[in-house]
Amino acid sequence: MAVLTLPAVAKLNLFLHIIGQRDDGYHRLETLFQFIDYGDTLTFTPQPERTLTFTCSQAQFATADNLVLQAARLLQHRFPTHWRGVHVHLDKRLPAGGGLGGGSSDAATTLLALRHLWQLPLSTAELATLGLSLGADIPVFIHGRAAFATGIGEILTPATPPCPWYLVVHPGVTVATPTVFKHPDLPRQTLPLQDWTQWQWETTRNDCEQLVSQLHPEVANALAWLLEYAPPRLTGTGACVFARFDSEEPAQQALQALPDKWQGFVAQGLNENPVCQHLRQASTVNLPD
Ligand SMILES: C[C@@](CO)(OP(=O)(O)O)[C@H](O)COP(=O)(O)OP(=O)(O)OC[C@H]1O[C@@H](n2ccc(N)nc2=O)[C@H](O)[C@@H]1O
Ligand SMILES: Nc1ncnc2c1ncn2[C@@H]1O[C@H](COP(=O)(O)OP(=O)(O)O)[C@@H](O)[C@H]1O
Repeated sequence: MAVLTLPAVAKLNLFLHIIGQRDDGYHRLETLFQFIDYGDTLTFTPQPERTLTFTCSQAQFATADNLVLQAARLLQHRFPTHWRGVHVHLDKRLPAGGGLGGGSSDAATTLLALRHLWQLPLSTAELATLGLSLGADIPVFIHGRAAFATGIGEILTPATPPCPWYLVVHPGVTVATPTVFKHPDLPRQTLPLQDWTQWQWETTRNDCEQLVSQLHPEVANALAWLLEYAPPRLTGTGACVFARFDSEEPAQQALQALPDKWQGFVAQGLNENPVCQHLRQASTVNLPD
């Protein structure tokens, strides 16, 4: 089999409402996921020996608990006779703990790639359920469609929001998702939307934004800076914030003015995870739906 090079793009939460909490502590959400054309890249190189190895462009991610390795091991243990030797290399561009779902996307691309390479008899729904055991955001990347999500983010209804250009700003701090969800000041009682298909930017929000801005003043500063250009919002539990633009040029102009202390990039919204298209092209076998 040939070397497989695949994207692991980021997601944005266009809005994120917390509508309650389950008995196990997980929060019940209503959120709209959209992908953006910016992210990491994974390369899968088949090996003659039956070994599973992993490297990363950033040394701090080349650890045994990386989600890429966890995803691969999950399939290795589930299919002890199917798995074959592979070396996985992660070219990391997305900031960790940024609310961009980078780790989840890396794991989802790994699950999809290894299903393809090892020709595993797993449907996409089964693969998403396996992915859910590693992280609440993984199913949306596996199903590969922009989606309105309920439950803890795993009950997905495909959506086709507009695909504007985004300026995404990373304010240089890392937000740990569990810290936000454990915080007593997090609002947890937003009313469910009556009809999510009628969602509008103005009538939705990110329920984590105020708390994360208080915990991390640089997030508040980045939101205030973006507001000069377009209405900003936090993605996920942060730390990244973003604003929408009708075309690329004004987004790039705003990026030029970004203070040096922050990182940022411009990307377009996508309603399909590009890894799915890559795998359709690479596929010589029919995979189950
Ligand atoms: C809330 C979101 C929105 O996209 O935030 P980001 O992580 O993207 O910022 C995600 O669903 C996060 O998904 P993910 O980052 O995979 O979280 P997980 O590893 O499953 O959970 C980390 C911890 O967050 C808490 N958690 C997570 C999801 C959820 N709906 N309720 C929770 O209370 C739990 O305490 C859990 O132990
Ligand atoms: N491949 C990976 N990329 C990024 N983070 C990873 C990866 N594997 C494990 N992690 C861990 O997962 C955590 C969440 O990462 P990430 O998904 O990028 O952030 P977020 O959930 O805020 O979008 C990080 O703290 C990091 O230590």
